[in-house]
Amino acid sequence: MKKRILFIGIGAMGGAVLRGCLTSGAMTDADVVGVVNTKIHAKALTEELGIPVSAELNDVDSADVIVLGVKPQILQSSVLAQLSKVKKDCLIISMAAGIPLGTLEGAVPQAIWYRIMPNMPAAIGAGFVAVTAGTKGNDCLTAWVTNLLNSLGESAVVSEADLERLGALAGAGPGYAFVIMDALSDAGVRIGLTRRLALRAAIQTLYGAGLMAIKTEQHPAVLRDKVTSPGGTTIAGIAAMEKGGLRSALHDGVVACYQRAQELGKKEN
Ligand SMILES: NC(=O)C1=CN([C@@H]2O[C@H](COP(=O)(O)OP(=O)(O)OC[C@H]3O[C@@H](n4cnc5c(N)ncnc54)[C@H](OP(=O)(O)O)[C@@H]3O)[C@@H](O)[C@H]2O)C=CC1
Ligand SMILES: O=C(O)[C@@H]1CCC=N1
Repeated sequence: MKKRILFIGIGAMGGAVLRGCLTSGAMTDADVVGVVNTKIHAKALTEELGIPVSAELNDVDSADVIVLGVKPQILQSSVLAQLSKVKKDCLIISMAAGIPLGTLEGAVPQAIWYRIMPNMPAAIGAGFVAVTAGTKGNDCLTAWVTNLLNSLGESAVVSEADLERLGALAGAGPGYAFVIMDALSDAGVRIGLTRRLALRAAIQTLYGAGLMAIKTEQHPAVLRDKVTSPGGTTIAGIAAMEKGGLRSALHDGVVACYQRAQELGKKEN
C-alpha cells in the first residue's frame, strides 16, 4: 500500500523541501497531501504542485509520515496538540528551529520523531540539511529520511546538539550571505558602479568563491592567500574590514542565533 505523507506548513522552507522531494521522484510511491493556514495559499499550491492542499488539518490519524514546516511558535501553540491522534509509529519530521526532540516526543509519544535542519538553497538543490533521529529512530528510517532529502543538496546525520549548532551556522547562514552580498553591492555603488553591475559582480563573486572552496577542497585561508598580494590591494581591504570587526561580528551573529533557538525551545515566544 502507498505511504500517505502529510506536509503541514508549506511556506519558504517547507515549500522548498516539498518541491525538492516531489521533483526528485523520491515520493512517487506515496500519496502526498498538504495543509497550510490560508485557503488562498492552499488553492495556489494545489494548482502548482498537483497535490491536494487544504487549510484544514484533518485525518492526521491516516498519515504514515508527517513533515512539519510550521514556525516553532505555531508548532508549540497549536499544531502539536492536533497531532495527538496520529497512529502508533507514524514518522514525524520536524524542521522547526529550537524545539527539542524531548518536547516533541513528550507531546506525541506514539510517533517516531526526527528533526531536520535544512537551509534555503535546498530550494535549488544546493542546500545543507542536518538530520537527527529521536529515541525511536533506527538506521533503516534514518536511511529513508536521508534518501528523501538527498535531492535538496548535502545532508549530514548528526547529534541533536550539533543540529542546533548547525541551525545557527547553515540554517540561518543564507541570511548572513545575502546581507554580505547586499553590503558588497552597496559598497560598489559607493565607489561609483551602477547598482546593476555592482550586484551582478557581488553575487557572481560569492558564488564563485563558494564553488572554488568546494571544488579545490582547499581551506579558505589558503584560497584567501592566493588573492592577497604582498603589499597589495586585497590585504588593504581585508585589514579595513577586520578593523571594522568583520570576524567578530560573524562570531557574535552565529552565537546570538544559537541562543535565540534555545530560547524558542524553552517557552512560547
Ligand atoms: N526559512 C528558513 O530559511 C528556515 C526555516 N526553518 C524552519 O522551517 C519552519 C518554517 O519556516 P518558514 O518556511 O520560514 O515559515 P513560513 O512562514 O514561510 O511558512 C510557514 C507555513 O506554515 C503554515 N501555517 C501557519 N500556521 C499553520 C497552521 N496552524 N496549520 C498549518 N499550517 C500553518 C503557513 O501557511 P500559509 O502559507 O497559508 O501562510 C506556511 O505555509 C520553521 O519552523 C523554521 O524554524 C528551518 C531552517 C531554515
Ligand atoms: O530564522 C529562523 O528562525 C529560521 C530558522 C533557521 C533559518 N530561519
